[in-house]
Order: sequence, then structure tokens, then C-alpha cells
Amino acid sequence: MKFPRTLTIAGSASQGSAGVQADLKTFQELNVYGMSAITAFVATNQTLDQSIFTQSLDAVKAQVYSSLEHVGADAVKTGMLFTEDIIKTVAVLLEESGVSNIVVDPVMIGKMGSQLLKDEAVDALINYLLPSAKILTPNVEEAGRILHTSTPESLKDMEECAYELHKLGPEYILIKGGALKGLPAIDVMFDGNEMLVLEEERVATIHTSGAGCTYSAAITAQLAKGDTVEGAVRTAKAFVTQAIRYALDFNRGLAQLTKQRHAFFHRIA
Ligand SMILES: Nc1ncnc2c1ncn2[C@@H]1O[C@H](COP(=O)(O)OP(=O)(O)O)[C@@H](O)[C@H]1O
Ligand SMILES: Cc1ncc(COP(=O)(O)OP(=O)(O)O)c(N)n1
Repeated sequence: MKFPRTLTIAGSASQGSAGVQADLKTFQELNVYGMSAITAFVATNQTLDQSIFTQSLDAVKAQVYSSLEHVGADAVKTGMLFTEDIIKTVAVLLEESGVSNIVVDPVMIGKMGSQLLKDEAVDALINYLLPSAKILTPNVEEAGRILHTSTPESLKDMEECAYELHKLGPEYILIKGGALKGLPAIDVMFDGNEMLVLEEERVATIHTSGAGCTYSAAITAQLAKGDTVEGAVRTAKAFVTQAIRYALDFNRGLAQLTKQRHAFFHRIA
């Protein structure tokens, strides 16, 4: 039996909860072979002015070629792409690859506030990447930004956005409603015909960093195994809910560290 192979083209989140790190951990948990092409290093760090280190186009190309030529992929996901040039390069690489299971997670802003896609790159994402996506997985804010409209605030808004996003080319749209705090954890999926609502109980936690990456990586893993898109999304939704329910709570530690650092710098200033 051929072992399912997955590739993530995304940013490295040094703190380990999101980006390539979350993707590879998810691939491993779901029993598929995981590979990565890193577009940028994100080191969220209060002591650095510049915490994003972009990779060259040659570095991105070399990583993708090395995984696709040596191993091959049954499904590919894209995460943080950051610049217009990287988006264009990745779009060409994906077209050349012939892989049809392409999951596009249009990562824009991290929950810790880092800008992970340049404002001027949104149009490139729409024009070069969305048409080849099997499934596009924006959160509510990203859905609004892609459509140049306000952020959806209700299930009805999410359904309307899913309908509009489908016109931009992806076969399936999955809008994630994690940010809609008064509601259960609802997501909306649209395939051009049917609107499907996926609902889970909202876990009372602040530890959701990397939830979106984990979700899209789980969808990628299931597609690589040959699952249908609906099946992949249902399995991934159950997986990410469990991941949130049993999340490690290092983030609180990080927040405390940050507070202490501020106090320290205040004292020596
Ligand atoms: N507190 C929570 N409890 C349960 N599920 C959640 C919670 N927060 C987010 N989710 C779910 O996690 C997945 C990722 O959603 P979201 O956090 O909106 O994405 P992103 O990380 O891209 O902003 C979605 O299925 C969403 O419904
Ligand atoms: C390098 C990197 N890529 C993506 C993200 C965003 O991850 P996501 O799961 O969409 O949301 P957060 O919960 O992490 O904001 C990231 N933070 N870093």
C-alpha cells in the first residue's frame, strides 16, 4: 500500500503552535507522511523590531522541488505566503505539480497580532491561488478581507460570504467561525450547491493558537488518504475540536513572560 504523502508550503512559527510546526504535528497524528517548504520564519518576540524573516523565491522553489521530486505528494496545503512574489511562485509550482488536492488556508493575521500576508498581496492570492484550490479555508476576518466587505458576524453572513467566495474559483469554501464568540464553534461549507453547517460545542479556553492551521492540515491529511472533501472536513473538525479541548497551556506562560519583560524594560528605561 502506498503511504499517503502531504506537503505544507507555509511559514515557520517558532513557538510551535501554528504554521509549519502545527501542520507537521497534525500530519504525524493523522498518520500521513509530512513534508514542508518554509516561506518565512516568524519569531514572535518582544525584543525584536522585525520578527518575520522571508525566504528567497529560490529557497521556496528548491524546497518544493525537493519534496515533490524525491517523494511526491497526494495533497498539498498552503498557509502563510506573505508576499505577492511568493504567491505567484507557489501558484506556478502547484500548477506544474499536477496535484489536485490543494488546500488553501489564506493566512493573513495571527492571533498574536503578526501580519502574515502583506496588504498588497491579497489580490495576488485571489487571482493566482484561489482558482486552483480544491478547498479554501478562511476564518471570518479573512473571508471579509478577500471579498472587500465587512467581517461576517452571524451564520447568515457566513453563508452569504461562502456563496460569494465560491465565485472566485475554489471547488469548496469552508468559513471558520471560531471568532464568533457568542455562538457555538460553527463553520460553513459550500460546494456551489449545498450549504453545510458544522457545529461543535465551543470550548472555554484562550488556547486556540494554531487552530486554523491544524484544521486545514487535518483536511489535507484526509484528502491525501483518498477521503472525500466532506469526509475530510468532518474528520478534521472532530480532530481540531479535540486539539482545542486538550490544548497545552504554554501561552499563558508566554503572556506572563511578556508582562515580566515589560516590567523589566520599564525599570531599566
Ligand atoms: N473555543 C473553541 N472551541 C471549539 N472550537 C473552536 C474554538 N475556537 C475555534 N474553534 C474551531 O477551530 C477551527 C479553527 O477556527 P478559527 O479559530 O476561526 O481559525 P483561525 O485559527 O484560522 O483563526 C474552527 O473549526 C472553529 O470553529
Ligand atoms: C507562521 C504562521 N502561520 C500561520 C499562523 C496562523 O495560524 P492560524 O491557525 O490560522 O491562527 P493563529 O491561531 O495562530 O492565529 C501563524 N500564527 N503563524
